[in-house]
Amino acid sequence: MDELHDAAAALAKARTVVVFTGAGMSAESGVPTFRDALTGLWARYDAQALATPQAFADDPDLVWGWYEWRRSLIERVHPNLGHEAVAAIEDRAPRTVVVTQNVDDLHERAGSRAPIHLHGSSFAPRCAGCSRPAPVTASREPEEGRRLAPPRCGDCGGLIRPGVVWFGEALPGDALEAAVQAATECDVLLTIGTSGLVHPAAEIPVVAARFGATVIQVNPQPTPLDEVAAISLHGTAATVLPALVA
Ligand SMILES: CC(C)NC(=O)[C@H](Cc1c[nH]c2ccccc12)NC(=O)[C@H](CCCC/N=C(/NCCC(=O)O)S[C@H]1O[C@H](COP(=O)(O)OP(=O)(O)OC[C@H]2O[C@@H](n3cnc4c(N)ncnc43)[C@H](O)[C@@H]2O)[C@@H](O)[C@H]1O)NC(=O)OCc1ccccc1
Ligand SMILES: [Zn+2]
Repeated sequence: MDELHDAAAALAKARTVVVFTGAGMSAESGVPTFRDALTGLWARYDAQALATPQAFADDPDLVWGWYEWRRSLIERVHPNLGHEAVAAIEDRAPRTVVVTQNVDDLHERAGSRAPIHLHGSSFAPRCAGCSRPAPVTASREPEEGRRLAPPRCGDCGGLIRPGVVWFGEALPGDALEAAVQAATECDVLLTIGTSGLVHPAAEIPVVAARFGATVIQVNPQPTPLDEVAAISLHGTAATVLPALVA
């Protein structure tokens, strides 16, 4: 497949690389994606009923229980060969910035230095009232779909919420700014395992292309990002990425 060869050549000579990842990056580790037909979280749960401030206001135990179930799942799985290849790219290219939409910590566990989490993390709970960071307690491994009362804030008594960005909430300004900055400066942007449907994150590869970067997509399926990808490698993260850095 000469596309793989062309992609490897572009990556090898790049000075600044952005690696932009979505749920597909962690799929082969056993973390469900969102939109995949049967296995995707949104195929089994209603995003509006679980990943919005209104959902948490209406039923905090349902939402907290769901995020604690997802956190316990993440704690039980491991980074895959794709995550390890991303960490290898960081060691090779003079400057690499990892930008992820994922709330898991698999990039960090694979050795990535400081991935930018555009949509927050499952390991950064805070008070919904005063925003004071809350301690990350050992997960009580709730069964799937079970309600769990959120802990209370030690300062104001408010409910503790997951440290993720819900639909309708603004992304962390510093993270978004750093991601856009890196996209305007990179030679190569790798977009891996994202459907490119959630905004403003999905604009990052578009910005990179607009500033002249070579966009390389890794995804078994076509996505709207096909438009800006110079090379689309139709395979999985854990199979294509090791071949790309071999
Ligand atoms: C759904 C979409 C239409 N809606 C949005 O984008 C909304 C609204 C919106 C804003 N601007 C717009 C412009 C146009 C249209 C809509 C909007 N955006 C927002 O609400 C954002 C916030 C969005 C963030 C939401 N939070 C998440 N996550 C954290 C929580 C949680 O995780 O529970 S989004 C969540 O879903 C997204 C899922 O997308 P993907 O990661 O791409 O995953 P998906 O399952 O879709 O696809 C997986 C892909 O992988 C591939 N794949 C599968 N297996 C593999 C494999 N093995 N290897 C490789 N690839 C693989 C598949 O083929 C597939 O293509 C991720 O971003 C993930 O983080 N906030 C905001 O706009 O605030 C305003 C504002 C501004 C200022 C002040 C106040 C308010
Ligand atoms: Zn508080």
